[in-house]
This record gives sequence, structure tokens and C-alpha cells, in this order.
Amino acid sequence: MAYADGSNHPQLAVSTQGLVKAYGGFKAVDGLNLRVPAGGVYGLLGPNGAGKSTTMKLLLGLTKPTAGSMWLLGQQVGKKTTIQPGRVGSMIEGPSFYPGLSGLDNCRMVADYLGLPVSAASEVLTKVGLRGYEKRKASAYSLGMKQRLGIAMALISQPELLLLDEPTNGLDAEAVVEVRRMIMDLAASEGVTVIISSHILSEIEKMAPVVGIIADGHLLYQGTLENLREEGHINLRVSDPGLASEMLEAQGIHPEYIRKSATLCIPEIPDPQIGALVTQLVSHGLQVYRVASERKSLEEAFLELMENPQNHISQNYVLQNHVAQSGMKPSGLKRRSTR
Ligand SMILES: Nc1ncnc2c1ncn2[C@@H]1O[C@H](COP(=O)(O)OP(=O)(O)OP(=O)(O)O)[C@@H](O)[C@H]1O
Repeated sequence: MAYADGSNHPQLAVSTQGLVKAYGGFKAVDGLNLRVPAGGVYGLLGPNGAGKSTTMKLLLGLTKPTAGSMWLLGQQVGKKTTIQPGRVGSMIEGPSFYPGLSGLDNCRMVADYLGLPVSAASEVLTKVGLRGYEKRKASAYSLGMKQRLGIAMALISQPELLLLDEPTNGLDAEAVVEVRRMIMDLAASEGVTVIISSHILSEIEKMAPVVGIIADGHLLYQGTLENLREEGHINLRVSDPGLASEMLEAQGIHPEYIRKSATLCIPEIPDPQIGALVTQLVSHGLQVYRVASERKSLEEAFLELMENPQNHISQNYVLQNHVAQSGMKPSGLKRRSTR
């Protein structure tokens, strides 16, 4: 069943509506409306203590929500209904295995529990690049190998959805690249939806085109990282910013005056319009010193979001299609520059 708000839309592998997890009076997760597109990698990004692990535990049924609804792979999950074992794989708060057993025996144990053939164990170890190390005790694995083993155990049932909490945590640069490549391959070649959490923007940026950014249990932004950066703006330095401001306002362009650099900041407009504007300013006796297009770096946009979350909207790009089809009006504020 598809819901009016798109919560169980077929394009979504995971969605939540008003998801809350409270510990006493403290809300670790506070009203999350996640929209995770099916297929591909979705990044759950946020600082330490933001609520990333708690969100993953809620999705996996490892902890009970205080309020809200969740849908995974087209099925509503909750207190009474859980998803069929094996459809979702996970690695939460680091890999978990028996250190005294070999990698192979650890995987065999999971295969046995899930009723899978034992051959699944060696196949999955090959997939994660542990071939040749199957018989070594897991306690003797390097950190990167342990991480791979954790991912192998999550993958053994060939899940449609994979939840990985900080999968590259503690790995050296080479292992980070390898694990990252493996995750992206899984999504690209096997159509698995992967949700990865991280507090490192550059890490998420390399893997996940779509992100949910959370802080203090709130979803501050959801959509593509590309759209998190504003479209850009134009900085205008003129001899009389006051007069220029009035002229711009008269044309419906609302400039922002940046005192420090004595510039007027206006939204990006097409070249012919900026050309006409400069001509007009000059014809009114103003000198135009500088016209410069600028775009924030992703890091600047992210930091700004953390500092001024109220200036951004949570952007549900999958939902927008659905909304367009259903004739609903998408709610949202206009994004403003914050200076
Ligand atoms: N069982 C619990 N009891 C009380 N508070 C908890 C519990 N589990 C988590 N919290 C609190 O909820 C908040 C979110 O924790 P969570 O582990 O989800 O954050 P996170 O984003 O995964 O952080 P990190 O990146 O540091 O792992 C934190 O303030 C944490 O202390």
C-alpha cells in the first residue's frame, strides 16, 4: 500500500515517519522522516552522538521506537512485525564475531543459523576479499580483515538491504579505499541498498550520492550532496551599494549587503540579465568594481547547515516525483543565504 506521504513508495527501500527513540526524558532520535531510495548507497551523516547508531538499531528492531512508523523493503515493521531474517544484513557498532573461530567457521555459523548451505560461507569470504585467509582465527585478523569479516557475515544471506555503521572506522588509508570500493560495488553490481553511517563528510561524499544529515536526533537535510551546496550567488562590488540596492530591489532582486567585504550578494542570474544590470548601474553613474560568481564548497555548506539548520529544507527528491504524480504540494521553505 502506498501512503499519501510516500512512506511506502516502491522507490523507497526504507522510510520512517516521525520516528522517535527516547531514553527517559532524552530523545536520541527525534521525529525522523527518512526516505532511502531503493538501490545505491545512502549516507547517514552526523557528528558523534547525533543518533546514527540508534536509528540503525531502530530499523533493525534491536531497540523499540518510542513513537513513529517504519517501512523496510515495502513492509511496515514495528512491535509485532519484523522483516524476514536474511532480507536485511547489518554491522552495527563494529564487527561482531567469535575471535577464537576462523573466519570461515564464523560465516558457517551464520549460514547454519539462517538455514543456508555451508558453501555460502566460503563464497561470501571470497566476495569480501578474504580468500586465502578463511582458516585463520578471526582474532589474528588485521582491523581491515575484521571489518571485512563483519561485512561478510552481514552479506551471507544476500540481503536486499545492508546497514553498515561506520564501516571504515579505524581502518588505514588502504583498507578504507578497499572497503569503500567493496560497498560501492555491492550497490552497483548487485542492486543492494546500502545505508552507511559516518561522522566524516569526505567519507560519505565518496560513497553516497544521497544523504540524510542528522544532529541531536533531528534530520537536518535529506537529498543529494550536490543540492546541499547552494546553487551559487553573485557578489557585486559597486561605488554606491545603497543606490545599487534600491535599483536591484526595484527589479525584484533582493540583495544582501556584506559589510566586511562591502559587497552586495544576489542570487545567481543568467548572463544576459547580469549584463543588463551592469549597464543599468553604469548608466546611473555607478562604478562597477567587481562581479563574481561564487559557490560554497561542500564542507562550507555542511558546516553552515550544522550552525543554521533552520535555513535549510529537508529535501526528499524521490518523494518529489511521487508528490508531483499525486498532485500533493511539497512543503518547504525557500533556501536563503546566511550571512
Ligand atoms: N541505551 C542508551 N541509554 C541512554 N542514552 C543512550 C543510549 N544509547 C544511546 N544513547 C544516547 O543517544 C545519543 C545518540 O547516540 P548514538 O549512538 O545513536 O549516536 P551516533 O550518532 O551513532 O554517535 P557516534 O558517531 O559517536 O557513534 C547519544 O547522546 C547517546 O549517549
